[in-house]
Amino acid sequence: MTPNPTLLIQQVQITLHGETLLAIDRAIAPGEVLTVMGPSGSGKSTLLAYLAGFMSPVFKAQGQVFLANTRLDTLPAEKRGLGLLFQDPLLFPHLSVGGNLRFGIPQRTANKQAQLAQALHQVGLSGYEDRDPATLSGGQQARVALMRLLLSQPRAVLLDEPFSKLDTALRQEMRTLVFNQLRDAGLPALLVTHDHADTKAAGGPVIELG
Ligand SMILES: Nc1ncnc2c1ncn2[C@@H]1O[C@H](COP(=O)(O)OP(=O)(O)OP(=O)(O)O)[C@@H](O)[C@H]1O
Repeated sequence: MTPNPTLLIQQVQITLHGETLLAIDRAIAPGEVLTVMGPSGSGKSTLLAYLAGFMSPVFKAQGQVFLANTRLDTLPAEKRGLGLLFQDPLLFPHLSVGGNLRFGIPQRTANKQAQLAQALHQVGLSGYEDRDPATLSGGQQARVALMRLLLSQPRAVLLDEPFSKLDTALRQEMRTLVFNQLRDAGLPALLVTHDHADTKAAGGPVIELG
């Protein structure tokens, strides 16, 4: 198996109307979560959009991003191999839980059904395969979104305030689940958040923008 790559953000500088919005030069090791904090408007969402490949053309970027030997910043979004987790689970409403999970599994994968069953079991949702996502609680939907992300076999993960819409009790449970899963999968991850409890749970280095 190919070893997991480091996500290398090399001397990246993003400007808006000729002014520097942010500058970042960091390596994120496999299994590490780099947390990015900063006030509103400091460029957190822009940084995620830049890494994911859908930054608005009003911004200009310099620098390079690598995953192992692959240069990412020149690839189209769908070829970057990144997994994204947002505030909302963004499950497909017209697909069952199983359909949502199957959507994440690459074509080439053998034993898709076994992987799906294992994913559901891992997050305590065995028996939920045929359920309509709208009939699940917010926490259950968040767990399906996490497993869909992991089943898609990303090479690195971007997290945009993924716990902010969950209620307090559930939030801590999801933090533990998400960060344990990312660590076990050995994926480099970048987390954008306003919440210091997220940062603490992520357990990795922190940078402040702005
Ligand atoms: N499409 C756009 N066109 C012009 N300016 C934009 C655009 N999108 C964002 N901006 C500006 O770029 C700056 C950075 O915005 P960004 O959304 O990245 O900040 P943020 O740190 O994610 O903020 P928040 O915490 O409020 O989500 C802000 O000044 C914002 O007004």
